[in-house]
Amino acid sequence: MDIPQLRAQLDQIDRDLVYLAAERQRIVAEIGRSKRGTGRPLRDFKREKEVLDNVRGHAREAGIDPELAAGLMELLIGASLTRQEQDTVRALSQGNGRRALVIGGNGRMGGWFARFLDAQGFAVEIGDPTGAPEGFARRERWDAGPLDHDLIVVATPLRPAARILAGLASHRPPGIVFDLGSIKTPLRESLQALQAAGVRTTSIHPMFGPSANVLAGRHVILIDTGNRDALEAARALFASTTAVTVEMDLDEHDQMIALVLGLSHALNIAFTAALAGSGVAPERLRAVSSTTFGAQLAIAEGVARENPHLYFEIQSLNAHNGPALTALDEAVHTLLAAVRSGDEQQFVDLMSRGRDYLHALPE
Ligand SMILES: O=C(O)C(=O)C[C@]1(C(=O)O)C=C[C@@H](O)C=C1
Repeated sequence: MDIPQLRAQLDQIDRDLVYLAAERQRIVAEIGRSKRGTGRPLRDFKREKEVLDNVRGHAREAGIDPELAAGLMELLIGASLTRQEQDTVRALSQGNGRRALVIGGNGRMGGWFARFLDAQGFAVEIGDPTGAPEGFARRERWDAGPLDHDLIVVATPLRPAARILAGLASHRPPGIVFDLGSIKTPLRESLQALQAAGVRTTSIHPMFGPSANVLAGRHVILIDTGNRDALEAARALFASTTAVTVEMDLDEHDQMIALVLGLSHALNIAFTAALAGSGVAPERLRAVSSTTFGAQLAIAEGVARENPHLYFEIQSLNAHNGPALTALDEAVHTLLAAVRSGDEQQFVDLMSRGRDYLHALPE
């Protein structure tokens, strides 16, 4: 057989694969409907493991790499979760005609939240001087009209968010109010003012970016600012998704975020800056990429694409960032000192400290 004939065979196989994937998606949607009917959670980790183990077994029988089969299945399971979650959010339609105002809804995360609420049946209005995502009603100023919505979400950068939350405290809206800020300390006073004004207030932090279309394995932090009903109402918005909600107080949030966002961003920003200063073109580096470098570069590329102003806020407005960045600075200096002085033991100790720390974590 010549190459065109072989390629024609491949074309047929690829078509079959796509149709089989579509058939799988159809069955998955049916499973999703059934789970909704019986109140079972969408995600079933045990079943996912079974599916992956099964295909690894088939791959071994068929003489192909089990990880190729497992990789394909992981993509398909991801697509299943997206499909089931989107169907469920629509079907359970939390909104039922309730109204929401998303202040800063023309921003990337604000737009994500507006669409998320819209999918749940909320009538969403955007309060944003810069515009609104297509199809949404908009007011230019957030306070240029009644504030009688069931839900008001503040999705602006942190400094305006503190001002707007304080402004909302003086308007005393009847609905539930929460922000989506990445750092909470700068919002503390305004959140307290809302609480003192009797506004049903909470504060949340979705631990994902605006490109997330499936919330499987994602976390949403909920912060109790003194009103359990408001917190539970915010939690209920995620009940039809596969996101996991985690509760903590305001201080703990910022302490954790100093490590989870602050430290990991700083490391990646420094990594990319060091590469940029190396004089070696990225294509050249990609061409000799190792496993670690490839994985690290993929993360650094994601960080480099993010909004630098938001990332500056995450670094500069969190009072807890100092110790995390100092520890990073010290670790780099220890590493440098060990390498420059040829002190192997110091280097080994540094690595061992990290390994012992990670291994002490529960599985
Ligand atoms: O078997 C199920 O319960 C499904 O919903 C299907 C499926 C899959 O794609 O195989 C998807 C999500 C679950 O977490 C487990 C498995």
